[in-house]
Amino acid sequence: MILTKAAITAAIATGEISIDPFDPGRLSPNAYDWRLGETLRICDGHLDAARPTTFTETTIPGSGTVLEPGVLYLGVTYEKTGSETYAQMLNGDRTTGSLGIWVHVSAPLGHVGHAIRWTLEIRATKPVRVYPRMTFGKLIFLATAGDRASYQHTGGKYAATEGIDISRLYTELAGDPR
Ligand SMILES: O=c1ccn([C@H]2C[C@H](O)[C@@H](COP(=O)(O)OP(=O)(O)OP(=O)(O)O)O2)c(=O)[nH]1
Repeated sequence: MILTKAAITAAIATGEISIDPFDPGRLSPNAYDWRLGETLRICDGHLDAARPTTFTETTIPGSGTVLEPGVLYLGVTYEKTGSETYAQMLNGDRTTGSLGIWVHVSAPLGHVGHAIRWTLEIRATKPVRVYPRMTFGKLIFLATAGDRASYQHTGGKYAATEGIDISRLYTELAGDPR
């Protein structure tokens, strides 16, 4: 079940949902309009699931940065969001989609009990200039069914990280003979 604007507002008031910074003007009927943060990691080398990803980190200036096709960018949400009660789904929106931007690569789920600035895996269809703190997509909150477990307490790979993080699969594959 998706939370409406009224339900998100009520959950913010009780502390069941945190969005920091929170701007009520960014609420739409069923979502919160989140923003792109200022830091980008440019991953333009070869990727290997068993090794840490190499990258160069840059700050997006006020005049913007052009995203190029064929490059994987790891970005971050401007807002830190979390809930011990609701699951979250982060996606792009009609506007970023129309600019040919993918805001993540098939990873929309935010677990109950994970309060974070989200890592974004950004790709561009065509060269496109993006700006820090521009609206980048929609975040929805979902009521859960069944017993809840907090990601923070269940040993998730990313429980100890906040903000941009590279794939941590290499930590699981480290002792794996190949
Ligand atoms: O694009 C994304 C997707 C998820 N997350 C955060 C929210 C989520 O709570 C956590 C873990 O996501 P997921 O379960 O998809 O990651 P995993 O690779 O399966 O790791 P784990 O084994 O810890 O579940 O990472 C992001 O920051 N960016």
